[in-house]
Amino acid sequence: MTALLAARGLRLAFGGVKAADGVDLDVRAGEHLAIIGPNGAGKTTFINMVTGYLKPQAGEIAFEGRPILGLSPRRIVRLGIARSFQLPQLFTEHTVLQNAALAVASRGTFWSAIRPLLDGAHVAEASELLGRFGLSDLAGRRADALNEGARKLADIAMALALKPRLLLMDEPTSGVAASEKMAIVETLVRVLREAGVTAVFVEHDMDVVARFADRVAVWNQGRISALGPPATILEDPAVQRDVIGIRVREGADAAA
Ligand SMILES: Nc1ncnc2c1ncn2[C@@H]1O[C@H](COP(=O)(O)OP(=O)(O)OP(=O)(O)O)[C@@H](O)[C@H]1O
Repeated sequence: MTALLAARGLRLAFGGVKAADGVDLDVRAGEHLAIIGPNGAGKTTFINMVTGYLKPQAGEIAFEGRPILGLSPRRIVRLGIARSFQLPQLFTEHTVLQNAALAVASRGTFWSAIRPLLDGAHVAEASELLGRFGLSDLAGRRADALNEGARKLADIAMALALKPRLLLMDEPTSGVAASEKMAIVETLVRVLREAGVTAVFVEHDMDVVARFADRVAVWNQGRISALGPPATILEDPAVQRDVIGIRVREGADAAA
């Protein structure tokens, strides 16, 4: 079976820092793949390379069997790959519904994108999309008045408005209060599964990874050091030492 996304031999160094040092990864259609690893391991760099924000110095990336390296981020979106960022990219002075309508409109031509709020079809689609994310009650609220969990969901709803087949998410739960984290992820996973969207997400919370990932890829110094189902990977002593141990220590330091 052809992988939905196939990355081969990706290399990218910033000076002496090897952010990608020979990354090979197949993402299977329909799966939810978690990327874990210590700070600076190259996780965001991978997302940036797949989405056209960074160009590797060597390697290949194919989406549905078609090479995408060197294409612009906008072109890559049009082929069916969307992303969300660690910090949500919302227009803060606009309402949640206006943000979603803008995202729906951005699928169209330049002209439809600059007058999206006049178009009832965009608003209707945006409204339906927000409903799927449980955000209908917040549709009229300004984006800067949302709590972090709702802001993250709204940001991901905007990415989904682009109708991707693959969605890459950089730390979808970072900054979300522990008490609401699982509910946010449950909503997110339900919507993605219903839409049949393949997902790759960078995640530091191992409870989220254990519960929602089909497979886990471990990043270490620009390379994938382990890849497999969560039950295997999260029990791997090297992963516990190099990745999970670091998180536990950081938590302890923060609490001290
Ligand atoms: N545009 C850039 N210019 C210079 N160095 C960069 C750039 N982007 C990333 N790096 C460096 O490359 C390395 C990998 O960074 P990256 O952001 O991919 O790590 P990460 O695994 O996502 O880390 P974190 O978990 O902290 O987000 C880091 O040392 C980082 O400082």
